[in-house]
Amino acid sequence: MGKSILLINGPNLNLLGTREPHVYGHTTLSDVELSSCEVAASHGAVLDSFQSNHEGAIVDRIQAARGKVDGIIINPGAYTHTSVAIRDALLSVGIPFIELHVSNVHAREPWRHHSYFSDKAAGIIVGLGVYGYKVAVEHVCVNFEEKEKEA
Ligand SMILES: O=C(O)[C@]1(O)C=C(c2cccc(Sc3ccccc3)c2)[C@@H](O)[C@H](O)C1
Repeated sequence: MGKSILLINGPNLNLLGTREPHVYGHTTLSDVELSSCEVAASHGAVLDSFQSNHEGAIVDRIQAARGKVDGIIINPGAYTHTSVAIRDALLSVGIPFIELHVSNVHAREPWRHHSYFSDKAAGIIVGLGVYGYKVAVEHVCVNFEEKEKEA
């Protein structure tokens, strides 16, 4: 069957590539999602993408992945620094996840240096631009365990 991966992008990342290219680059989120899908497929895995500007919708999508997904790659955007709810959802479903940030949050404003996710992440990719998504997908494909899926 192959591994199943869920890629989640948080608020404002639907605008990726359209503004502040000096920080986030020119690649659009659609480009990122398509290339991530292609990288997963090259490893015999399937990747589903989800983007929302709404915290509860992200929580709902994580809950829906329980028993169906081997790994989550999440760029929580601004929710990185605020969302206990998304942290709790990730912990409640017991799916290992990679936390990803396009920018180097540790070289930006001090309030971006704290994440509600990092201490529980299987890995953290920061500051590699959108290339980080390729690295994350490759890592999940090669290193995460494939689980028995719920019907
Ligand atoms: O670097 C990231 O990927 C990050 O997760 C992404 C963020 C972010 C914030 C606002 C907008 C965007 S994407 C964007 C950037 C410029 C214009 C439009 C959208 C990302 C930040 O909130 C986080 O602190 C860092």
